[in-house]
Amino acid sequence: MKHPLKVGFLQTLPVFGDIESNLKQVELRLKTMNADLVVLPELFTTGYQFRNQAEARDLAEPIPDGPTTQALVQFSRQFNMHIVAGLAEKDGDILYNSAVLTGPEGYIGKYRKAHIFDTEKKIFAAGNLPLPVFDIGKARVGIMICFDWRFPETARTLALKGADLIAHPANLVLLTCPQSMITRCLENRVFAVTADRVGVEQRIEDETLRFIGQSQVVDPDGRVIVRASEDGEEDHVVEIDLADARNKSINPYNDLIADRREDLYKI
Ligand SMILES: NC(=O)CCCC(N)=O
Repeated sequence: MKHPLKVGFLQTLPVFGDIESNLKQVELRLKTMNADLVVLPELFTTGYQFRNQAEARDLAEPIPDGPTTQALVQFSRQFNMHIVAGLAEKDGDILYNSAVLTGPEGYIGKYRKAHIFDTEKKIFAAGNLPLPVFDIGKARVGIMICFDWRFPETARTLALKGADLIAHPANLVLLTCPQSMITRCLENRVFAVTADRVGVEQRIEDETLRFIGQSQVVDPDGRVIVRASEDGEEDHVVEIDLADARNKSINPYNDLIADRREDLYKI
């Protein structure tokens, strides 16, 4: 039985700190997309390179009452789509590098990046929420954010929790992620939608960040269905069949989940 889903990503070039403009640009592009689920990059409305925690706090927002999440709810309703997007979250005095899921029915849930990368540790607290899988009816959507990919337990946990597809907002600066996500999909037989940004940020002396783009959709056989360029603002939508992810067999004798040897996976 087929389980079709139209999934897409926006590859963006945000203007640092200009939440309103970044939201407007995304709205104009989402309007043109015929998709069930669209993934937006990490920190898509603020940009990435905060000079200090005070600057990040000024730009971070409560979830779900802040303007970015409320705008995403409105976009989901207006364009009849689910959206996963990354944003800076403020919860009292604590800042998280978070992602939200919204749909035509409104705000659905959030995730806080568990594996904080490099100098992000000066800004954000490590996430304190479970690795999430949301059932949106047509699909079971797991969420991880950027550097979470480097820890194989993340994708594996989402797959074991029943994710058909991993929505992966990112701000990639290391070249290794796009090819590595092929393995994450192969070893778990899931789809992954990585939405990255492009451009350069050099707001901190002696720290120039070049974002690698290459947003992509990868299937459970490790095939790259579509990969964006390294430097373009691009929107892509592809139709996938989630039945490919729900079938964990790779031949009549091997089932990727049933064959796991948890009795041996002990340290
Ligand atoms: N924003 C990030 O978590 C970057 C992680 C390193 C990478 N994969 O580029």
